[in-house]
Amino acid sequence: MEFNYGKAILTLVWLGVFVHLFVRLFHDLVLNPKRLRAILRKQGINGPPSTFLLGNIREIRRAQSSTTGEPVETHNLAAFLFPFFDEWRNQFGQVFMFVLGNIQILHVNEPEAVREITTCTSLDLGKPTYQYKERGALLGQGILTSNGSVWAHQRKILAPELYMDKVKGMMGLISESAVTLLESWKSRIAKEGGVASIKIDQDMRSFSGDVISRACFGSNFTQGQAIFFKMDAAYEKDLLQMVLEGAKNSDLSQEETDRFIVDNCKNIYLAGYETTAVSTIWCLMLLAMNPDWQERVREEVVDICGGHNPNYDMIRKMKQMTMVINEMLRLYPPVTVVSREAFKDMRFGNIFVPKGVNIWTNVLSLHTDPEIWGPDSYKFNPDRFSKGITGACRLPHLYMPFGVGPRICLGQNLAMVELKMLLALILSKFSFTLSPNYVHKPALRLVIEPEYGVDLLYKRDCFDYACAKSPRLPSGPSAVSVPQAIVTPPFAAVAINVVEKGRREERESYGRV
Ligand code: HEM
Repeated sequence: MEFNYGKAILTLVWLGVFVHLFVRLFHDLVLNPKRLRAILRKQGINGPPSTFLLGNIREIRRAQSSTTGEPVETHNLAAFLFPFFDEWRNQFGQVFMFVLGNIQILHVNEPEAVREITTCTSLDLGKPTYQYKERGALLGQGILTSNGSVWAHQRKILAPELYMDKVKGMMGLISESAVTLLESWKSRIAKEGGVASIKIDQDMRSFSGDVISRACFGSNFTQGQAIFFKMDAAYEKDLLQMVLEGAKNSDLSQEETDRFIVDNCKNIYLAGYETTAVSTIWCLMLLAMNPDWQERVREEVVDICGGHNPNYDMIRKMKQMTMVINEMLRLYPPVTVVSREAFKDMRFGNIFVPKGVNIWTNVLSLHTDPEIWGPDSYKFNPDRFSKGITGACRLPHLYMPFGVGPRICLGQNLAMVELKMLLALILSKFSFTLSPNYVHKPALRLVIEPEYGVDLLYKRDCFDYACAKSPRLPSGPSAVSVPQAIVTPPFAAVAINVVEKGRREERESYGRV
């Protein structure tokens, strides 16, 4: 019988590949996790026992499903959405470890360590690799999930476009989008005889999507779509154009340039769309639940605006409004956990974090901890912010709805202006209460959102001077609805469609931490 060398070599190659894969898997799934846990345990950091492959996923699911049946009575969302964290914190303290699959996570809510982690500027601490792996198809290599010099380059290009000076220039667009929405509610209320029950969720999402696509990607629409090819034009640049220039000025191939542009449009849209939409939804729900605060903020708006659409100076003066928004962001922060990964061995205070460990700071429980906020920490009480954030709690650096440090939210100015503008216009035109259909059940998806939506009963009232004289808003051409397909330039439109589709799929499949 002749020896078949070809077959033997092939078998050896396959055997080599198999052994290599086996060793790699054994290292990733067994040896490395064990080593990381041993290093943490040596420092006195403990956590629940975990199982092979799943880690603590089963316990988390079990704890979550045991709380999902009942509507929530209070604003203590941490106990409802993260019951397992409460249990582990009671058992192991503010710093403990747990495992998701083979990802080793260090939960850190100890105030000094949180300060060091959130303000760490080293590029060796970044967004967890699993986020890029999970959401790569949706987000590509944009600013949200990228790290190192790629992230730094994107941040440098994008950040100045969302400074307050630029946001001031977006106010006209924001009020146009708000007025369009209010006009549609006005006709609904008229049609339904003076009071209409409106499920606000979709409307808030349309508003937020409209603002972001127009404010960030469409301010040059009037100059025509030629902006995509005329990079050196002298007119005012918008964020999309800065992304285009950023791509052009870096050493990228044509394919990489296209990817850079589309990825960053998707990232900005995703980061700003859902977060702002749910913030307006929760604000309106809280104002409907607390008619005294609805009245207080309305009085302030009417006093300051005197019947005009708010401008920047007016918005800046709205103190009661700011207090309500701060309190909403404390109790219902859209981003519940700030997560990082150590890309090399690092130290934060007394904690040594080995390379590969993920660090989670649990924003939701920091925002409601009675030790930090006092005995009424689960109550809606905007008055606590009457002397600003520093006056509201013992450790102000632990209030972080927009994150802290080098990766702090780029869009916080835009988000605050958007929220204030929309709320001010709604409050000056309508009064509203919770509909009897409303069930209070916050759910954790990409952000915290109301499981069954928010139904409000709206009544059109004329609270402002202009309204008393004329039933129309004093707003020139702004009431004209501008279809999104027209105002959104092609690159952004592609990005938005991809994000919308991905978001729908993710919302359907979500139900986990
Ligand atoms: C109420 C609304 C919003 C909330 C609560 C919010 C919250 C956050 C938080 C907590 C982070 C930091 C996450 C971390 O440290 O890991 C973040 C990052 C970011 N946000 Fe927002 N955001 C909001 C609106 C917006 C808007 C309107 C935009 C854009 C127009 C935006 C763009 C971004 C971007 C680009 C980042 C990534 C920054 C980086 O990694 O360097 N956000 N946001």
